[in-house]
Amino acid sequence: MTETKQVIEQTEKYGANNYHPLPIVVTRAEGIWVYDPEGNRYMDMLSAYSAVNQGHRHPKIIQALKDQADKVTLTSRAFHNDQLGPWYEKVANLTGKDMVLPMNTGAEAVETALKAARRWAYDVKGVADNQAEIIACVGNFHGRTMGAVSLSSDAEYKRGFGPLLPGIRLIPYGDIEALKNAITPNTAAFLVEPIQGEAGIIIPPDGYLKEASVVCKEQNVLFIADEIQSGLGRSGKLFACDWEAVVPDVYILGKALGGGVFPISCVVANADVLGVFNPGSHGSTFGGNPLACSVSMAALDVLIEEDLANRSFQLGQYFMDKLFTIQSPKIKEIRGRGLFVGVELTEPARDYCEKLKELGLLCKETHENVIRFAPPLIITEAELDWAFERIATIF
Ligand SMILES: Cc1ncc(COP(=O)(O)O)c(CNc2cccc(C(=O)O)c2)c1O
Repeated sequence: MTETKQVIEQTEKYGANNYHPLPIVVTRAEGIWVYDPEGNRYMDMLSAYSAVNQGHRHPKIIQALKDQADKVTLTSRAFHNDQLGPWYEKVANLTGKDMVLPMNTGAEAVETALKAARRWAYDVKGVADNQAEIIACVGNFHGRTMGAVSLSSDAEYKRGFGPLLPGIRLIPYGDIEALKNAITPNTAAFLVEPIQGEAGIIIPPDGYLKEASVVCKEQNVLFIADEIQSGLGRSGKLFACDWEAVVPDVYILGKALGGGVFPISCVVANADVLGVFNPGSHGSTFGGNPLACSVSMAALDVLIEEDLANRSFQLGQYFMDKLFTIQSPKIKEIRGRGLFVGVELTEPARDYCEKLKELGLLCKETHENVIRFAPPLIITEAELDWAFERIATIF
């Protein structure tokens, strides 16, 4: 029996069955490539759902991890550490905001943003206690914690987890009139992915984000952009909101914020929003730990120094132009921004992902019929050609 089979058997024996992974074991990774125990090489076209934008084990990020690991890794927030301040400044400068709250996972940052929005509604907007409402979009994915799944329109994400969070209104994604009609005097915030990832790389109509931000401004509603998957270069801009020159009231960041090396997430806003938190009102044991902050600073340096957002823009266009040449009745639509590409099929995409795996290309279906291609942003044209040959083969 191969080591791959042994590992999968062991995983299936003890692990909760909350995932349906492809039958491949990754034992080593470098750049855009991952390797299985038998030495087979695969191109990673998923990037851990855009947490590995900088490529697997980027040397500069790994070095930051090693250097910091030899100094101090965790202090708790009972004390200061020497990495948090510089990290705060880097994130504040990157986003143009003046306050940052560090967490660890994307969902934790989403929960933090929901708490900030509700408290802002009561303390700043003057909404009556316990009446604050959050507007979110059908098809959203904001994480797996109770607040995040309460926002979801997907029954399976919520089944058996009730009672869920009250005060949530769902509207169709991309529909500005629906947003206008959903806003009430009790609305705290509109939470939106500038590009919906898990829904299948859904790009909103041109001007939607801009119009939504204007409506929110007019109605004194916080515009919160969940850029956990779409942000940090993935869409071909630093933030997907940049495609419409929209600066949200609140950014939620995660995934590639840690360069695929260490979990770190955050909520970024101005003091009028994040100032609602006072000591004892929110926190996290690992939030803002020096190891995460050191790794994240290196991850952000790589993002900027290697101009990864622009690479994503240029190479995304190059890749999609090649994909558009594929003539297949199985392909319903090809869409994307930068190296955030979805190929919607007329049938379930799982088999196509399995076939691509056999050809050495790793990707994952999302929402049944969509294959998501989201390679690390360090990929080259030649490597995209390699991927294209295999994609063309299966169609
Ligand atoms: C837009 C968005 N917001 C929030 C989250 C939650 O982040 P965390 O997973 O770090 O809590 C995501 C995560 N995105 C995502 C995509 C696909 C699978 C999975 C998975 O939970 O295995 C997660 C995301 O894509």
